[in-house]
Amino acid sequence: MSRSHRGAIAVLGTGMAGLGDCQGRTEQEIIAQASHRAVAASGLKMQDIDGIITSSLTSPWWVMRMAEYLGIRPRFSDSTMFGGSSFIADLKIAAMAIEAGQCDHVLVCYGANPRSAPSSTQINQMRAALDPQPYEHPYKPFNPVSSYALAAARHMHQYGTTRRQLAEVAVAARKWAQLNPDAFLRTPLTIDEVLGAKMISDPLTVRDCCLVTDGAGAFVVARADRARDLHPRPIYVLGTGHAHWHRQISCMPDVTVTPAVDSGRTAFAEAGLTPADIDLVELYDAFTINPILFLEDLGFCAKGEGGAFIGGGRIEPGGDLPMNTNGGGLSFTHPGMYSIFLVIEAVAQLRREAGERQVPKADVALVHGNGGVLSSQATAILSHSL
Ligand SMILES: CC(=O)SCCNC(=O)CCNC(=O)[C@H](O)C(C)(C)COP(=O)(O)OP(=O)(O)OC[C@H]1O[C@@H](n2cnc3c(N)ncnc32)[C@H](O)[C@@H]1OP(=O)(O)O
Repeated sequence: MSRSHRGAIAVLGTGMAGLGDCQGRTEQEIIAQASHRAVAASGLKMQDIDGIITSSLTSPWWVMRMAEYLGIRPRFSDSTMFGGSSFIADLKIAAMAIEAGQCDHVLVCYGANPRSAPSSTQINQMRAALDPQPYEHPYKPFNPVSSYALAAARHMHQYGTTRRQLAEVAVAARKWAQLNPDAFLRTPLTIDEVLGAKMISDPLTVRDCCLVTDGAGAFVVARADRARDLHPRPIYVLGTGHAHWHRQISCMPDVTVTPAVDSGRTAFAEAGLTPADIDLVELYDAFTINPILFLEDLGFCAKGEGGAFIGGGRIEPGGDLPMNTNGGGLSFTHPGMYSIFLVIEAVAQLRREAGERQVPKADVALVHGNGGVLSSQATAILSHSL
């Protein structure tokens, strides 16, 4: 029987920096800026940080570099790499470390500058740095896009999902982005524009794919029972779950069913909640097929019904299930790995600090991160109340 961490930790301050194009600044600099903002917003000083969790697509030494750069001597550090889901999976790691008495204040931070880095092809360098994928490499796929395109094509074949339904995810994200002054792309977007955009990997056009931008994010977590002494509105972590079943898409048992089935079940069980209790969702939208798969696998609708479920404006501003309320990886920002921004946006919504895009009922939020090629899935349920 595993020990529950329900409500054990709370998110205090959050910070972002270098969103979009951070020309002239390194990734280390923008991560440090986001971290200083998060620590200050937590009512702490950088020297109070005794735990750090971070990882990078470009350097295995990242946690040591960042701790050195921030001038801290952590008692607890972790840099486990789960790809894009890492910073939601990190909530469980932080809860375990804090509950075990290893540290009191954990800084989780990430950033990258693939857009403005001197080498404009940093994203391709990231691709090249990925571990070898022996069953796929000989066919020279354009990964990760091609892997997600395979999942989308299979979902369309098996369940009748349409390209218009995929496009609805991108259009909804853009409607949210139009309400977010920090979003990278804010011009209006139509279904036809998504369908008519440059094809990248059939059936995904460039508008079905997340952005390649700069950006950094950070948040601080602490023991829930001390959180109110530090921050007037701590956001409690009610449940977390993490699962991975495969690394490369050719080893995924069924490309329409993701390990979110397991991560979601674990997170909901720990929180003692069901999808009906969730007011808003922040789901890692690396590609438009992702949220459709995740809504199904997390239990918001039946397998195969995700395309219809997101229709009728349900996930848009004013809809029943607000989704990716900052504009998501499709329109807000996406510096290589994205899940840190899912947590930051959920916290803003739960604190009613989301400005024009604030959703009316924001008591319980679900955040869901995705890493690799639907490989690593991490779910967390957050609330302003225990
Ligand atoms: C868990 C996760 O987060 S997975 C997601 C990780 N993030 C990503 O995969 C980013 C996804 N988005 C992208 O890669 C980009 O936005 C793209 C490729 C979809 C479009 O980018 P654009 O800048 O509009 O297109 P552009 O035509 O300039 O291509 C950019 C690069 O991709 C290459 N490329 C684009 N399409 C293809 C293709 N179909 N096949 C092979 N290479 C391609 C181009 O050759 C170019 O390479 P270069 O930088 O070495 O010259």
